[in-house]
Amino acid sequence: MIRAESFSKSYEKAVAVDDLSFQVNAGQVLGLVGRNGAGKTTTLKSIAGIIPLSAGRLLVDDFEVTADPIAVKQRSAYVPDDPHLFNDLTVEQHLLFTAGVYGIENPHHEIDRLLATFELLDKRHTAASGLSRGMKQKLAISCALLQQPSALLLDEPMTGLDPQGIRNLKATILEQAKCGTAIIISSHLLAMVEDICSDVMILENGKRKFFGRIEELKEQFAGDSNSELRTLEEIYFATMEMVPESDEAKLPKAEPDDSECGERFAAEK
Ligand SMILES: Nc1ncnc2c1ncn2[C@@H]1O[C@H](COP(=O)(O)OP(=O)(O)OP(=O)(O)O)[C@@H](O)[C@H]1O
Repeated sequence: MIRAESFSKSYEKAVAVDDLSFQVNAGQVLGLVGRNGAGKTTTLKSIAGIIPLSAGRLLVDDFEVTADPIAVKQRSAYVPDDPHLFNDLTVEQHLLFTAGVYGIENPHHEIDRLLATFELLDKRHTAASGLSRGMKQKLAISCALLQQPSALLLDEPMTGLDPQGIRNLKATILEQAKCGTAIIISSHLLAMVEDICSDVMILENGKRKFFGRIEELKEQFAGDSNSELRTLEEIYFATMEMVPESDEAKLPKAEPDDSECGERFAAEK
């Protein structure tokens, strides 16, 4: 279980996350979405205890991150969008090192399973410096899963993965949730969020714009005049009001033939 109670985080003078509260229960998969700079990475790093919070409380399995940082770190796994690996360690050494740090007994079977799932079996003895971008991502995710965390925090996890890797990761996330892990995935890929997340939180300027079941969000929109809005992507743009009406009025409303394209087309004819 992951819980945020009036959580805020400021960097020097800028407020990155402002009075955020939410809970992700065991087995739930929360999609964390919002514009660049909305506060998604800050939220994930704060839950994992990587950066200190400014106010409020963040808990993993009832352990509070400021009061009990080690207990929280033992129970949570954070995978950043730019994996930090040890260049000189091989794929297998990364996994064995992770198993040692987190006290995972007899990890060999699970390591083999993860290497097979993420198509890294033939890279077992390759140093991290010799892996492609996507392979590094797969290795970082494998290390996180090997920890058997209660809270799995994935920041843009599909970045760099090939189609098979994406399919395997989606299946793995759903399996992990079934086993009782509380999962948060920060992503801009709304179709993927819609596909595998049970819940969604839309952040804007560090504040919660929506938090709840994806089905609830859809019902909410289907119930009003915007009944055309069917997908999470359509609902997201409607929610975010990407072009406020006042700005829309300022946009040039050229007739097709007056437009630059129209002129060029006419000249070419
Ligand atoms: N180390 C830092 N020092 C100062 N400000 C920071 C730092 N990290 C993030 N910020 C600021 O905090 C805010 C939230 O950033 P954050 O990285 O959490 O956003 P995000 O939603 O993850 O964005 P993106 O979608 O681009 O990854 C932004 O305004 C950003 O400029």
